[in-house]
Amino acid sequence: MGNLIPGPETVPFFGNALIALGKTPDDLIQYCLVQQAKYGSVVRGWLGSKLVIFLADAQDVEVILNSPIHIDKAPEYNFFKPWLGEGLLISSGNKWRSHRKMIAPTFHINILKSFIGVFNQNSKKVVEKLRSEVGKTFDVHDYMSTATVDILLETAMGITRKTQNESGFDYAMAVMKMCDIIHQRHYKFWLRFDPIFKLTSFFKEQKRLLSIIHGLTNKVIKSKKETYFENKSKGFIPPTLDELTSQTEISIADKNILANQAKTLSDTVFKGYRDDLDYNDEQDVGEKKRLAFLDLMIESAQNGSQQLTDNEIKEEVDTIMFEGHDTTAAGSSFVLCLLGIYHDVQAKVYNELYNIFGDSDRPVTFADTLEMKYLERVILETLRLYPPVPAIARQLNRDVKIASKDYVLPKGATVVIGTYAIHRSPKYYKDPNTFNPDNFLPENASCRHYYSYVPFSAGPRSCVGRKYALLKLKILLSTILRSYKCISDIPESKFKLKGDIILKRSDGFQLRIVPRERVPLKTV
Ligand code: HEM
Repeated sequence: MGNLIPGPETVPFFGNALIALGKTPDDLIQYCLVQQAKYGSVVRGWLGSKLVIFLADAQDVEVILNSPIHIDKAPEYNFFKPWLGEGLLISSGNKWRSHRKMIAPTFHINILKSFIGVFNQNSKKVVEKLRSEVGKTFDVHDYMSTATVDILLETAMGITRKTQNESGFDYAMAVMKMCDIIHQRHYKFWLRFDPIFKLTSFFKEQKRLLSIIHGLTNKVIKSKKETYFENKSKGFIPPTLDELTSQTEISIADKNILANQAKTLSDTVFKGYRDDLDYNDEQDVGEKKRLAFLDLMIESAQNGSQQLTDNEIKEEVDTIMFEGHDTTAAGSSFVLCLLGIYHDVQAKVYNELYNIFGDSDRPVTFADTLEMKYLERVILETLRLYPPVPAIARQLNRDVKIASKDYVLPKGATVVIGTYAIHRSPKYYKDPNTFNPDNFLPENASCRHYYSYVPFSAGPRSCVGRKYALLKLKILLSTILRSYKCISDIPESKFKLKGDIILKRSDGFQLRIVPRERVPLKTV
């Protein structure tokens, strides 16, 4: 069945596996795109006897992602196990289902509103830190990854800044290097075998990196548990959402915006995903007690019906820390670099911000984020051209007939959803390689197939952090752009993309900034 699907020529025993020899991850991305152009939106490859099928048609992507059946991750995700264990990203079956049901509501829109104060404070901190870079060329990703780690620690993990005694920088760097090792294991077939991998220097390096990564997450859980037991001994009950929101600087106006009124452009773009995030939001708070992520994990371990083990908490903390920071660090860095190239787009973003804030330095409210319509289009367009997760993979547990062509994908195959390729397909986007935020004008977005835009995946296993990410990105980016003008001397055509687990630039995210004069700008 696999051989009925078109794909590059194979050699005996190895299939197409030898293609990886001597190629860097950057070469491989290019190679895959060329094969996709040559063979179409359904392409097969053989890694020895293992069949891998690449999909880049929205109709086929919907068949896989929207199904409650094809939700198991491909065996390639097992390389994450020493790091993430059986956390939400990797787990399957009942474990995945019950943990998803528990974790997704911890990103309810009303919980997110309670994070706005922290998003603001950390964004201001970035603006302060960036002051030392004025006039120089520097890698903005370093700042974005430290900020996104700090923000996660303070929001989802509920670790106050006083308790955070070191920067997230070492953690973020270790994550980046870990992803590189895992990615090399994906395409260098000899590294797939544990006995061979363990003989290489990669294994030793992996051990060192995991001690940094797990060092931070263990510390986070320990500190949170200590607080929990200390509070419990004093008879302190974890705060309800109402208490949580009243402790933070959430404005009355923000409090009064109900979940179902808080519709943004993205909510329309992602409406067709049919995932649980909108459903959760529509179950409005009332008197219901809602807890942020780690509070809920610890509370459930002590009192919940599920009795989470310490190891399960650790797996989920490692998963959220990874998924929640590296993706948004890459996304925000791409936005700033693109705005540094397209000055007219940057001017439009700034004018929108000027209309909302004037020349004031006040923090962003939730209501303000609903007004940032152009910035939102810029973010969505950036995630189209540079999706932080450029591909995702599922394991087929039964044969699947796809929609675009007359092929049956056989049980046992790995299906790779080529997000990067779909997002740049001329079938869905006019001038697909051109940065054009108007691709997300409601009238343009509404004519496209929902699954032609899947930066957060879609369906039952979509990203639980989608709304968190978009809200955080708006606050972080708007705060930076109100203070600095961004300039990038490297045009998009010279970006060297690194086809890693998380899409980055191997040439770094080089940027220059100049302090902004807070006056409206002329646009074309
Ligand atoms: C721009 C930012 C982000 C992007 C582009 C993104 C993208 C994705 C994608 C494509 C997946 C599916 C991965 C797969 O199937 O292999 C995913 C899953 C996931 N994401 Fe995100 N993500 C972002 C931010 C976040 C944030 C901020 C969090 C948490 C705070 C988060 C937590 C998760 C989790 C836990 C999963 C696994 C969900 C499951 O399998 O049920 N992500 N994300």
